[in-house]
Amino acid sequence: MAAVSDFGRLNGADRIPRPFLIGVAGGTASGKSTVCSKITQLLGQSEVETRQRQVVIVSQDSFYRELNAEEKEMAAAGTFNFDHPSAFDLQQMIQTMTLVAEGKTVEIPNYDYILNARLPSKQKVYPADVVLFEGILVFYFPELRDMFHMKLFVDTDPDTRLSRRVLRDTKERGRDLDQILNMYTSHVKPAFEEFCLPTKKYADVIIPRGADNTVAIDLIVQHIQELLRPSNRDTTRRLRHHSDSGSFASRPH
Ligand SMILES: Nc1ncnc2c1ncn2[C@@H]1O[C@H](COP(=O)(O)OP(=O)(O)O)[C@@H](O)[C@H]1O
Ligand SMILES: O=c1ccn([C@@H]2O[C@H](COP(=O)(O)O)[C@@H](O)[C@H]2O)c(=O)[nH]1
Repeated sequence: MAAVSDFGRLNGADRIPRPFLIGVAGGTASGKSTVCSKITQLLGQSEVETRQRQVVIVSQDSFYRELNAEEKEMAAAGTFNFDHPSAFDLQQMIQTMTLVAEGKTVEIPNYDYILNARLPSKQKVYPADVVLFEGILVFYFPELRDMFHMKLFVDTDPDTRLSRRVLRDTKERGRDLDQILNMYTSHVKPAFEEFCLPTKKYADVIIPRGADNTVAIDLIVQHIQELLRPSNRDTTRRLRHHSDSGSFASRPH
């Protein structure tokens, strides 16, 4: 596993004014959140107090839009399509991520999968050096996709994903087996094939087997550490500038 190296020195005046944005896409239960947590942990950030974190994770699920009464009934019955791009509040997602990219503090909704709705409480995301934005459709919307300096696609076998989704959704998301399987065959799988899988081509790095792939995760962590090392700051700024103008894609080398 990668050593933490001098990543921890990035703070105060040394902090990069605009964060390095990493998009993490992949099918449901592919391990996107787990991969992000591992990256954060390897960068020595899991024990750091929220406000001081140099690496933060934002979930696209926070931007599921509010549903109308009819849609709420469908969601409760397990027939609403949460895997279609129209299930997200694109405008809010872009506005918020634009502010994050500018290094601003933002408030994002807390989403509840049991209520299929946002909670009244919000979570604050403080400026950080690295922001990981994970979700099934983070590469689908061009305005969002173009914001990322690095794009990762977590590629896990569909049978493994379905079995993990069954276990997770029965335990954590208040669903029964019938509903999970019906939702999967009617919406989740077709939408994955139509909207998520075709975005794999935009990835700079594809991570087969998700969080089990310690070699890939280790290489990604080393790449981030290298880009953010104080001695490489000028190069990183230049790369980010080119990336902003669309001429640079961060690839492992
Ligand atoms: N490598 C793994 N081995 C076993 N279980 C895993 C692994 N990666 C993820 N999981 C489990 O699978 C479920 C989905 O993982 P998660 O990271 O939340 O996926 P995603 O964010 O892509 O939906 C979670 O319950 C998680 O603990
Ligand atoms: O209220 C909801 C909202 C979404 N879902 C499902 O969640 C996944 C996306 O989250 P992952 O963590 O990437 O699995 C998506 O496939 C939706 O079907 C839900 O079940 N309920």
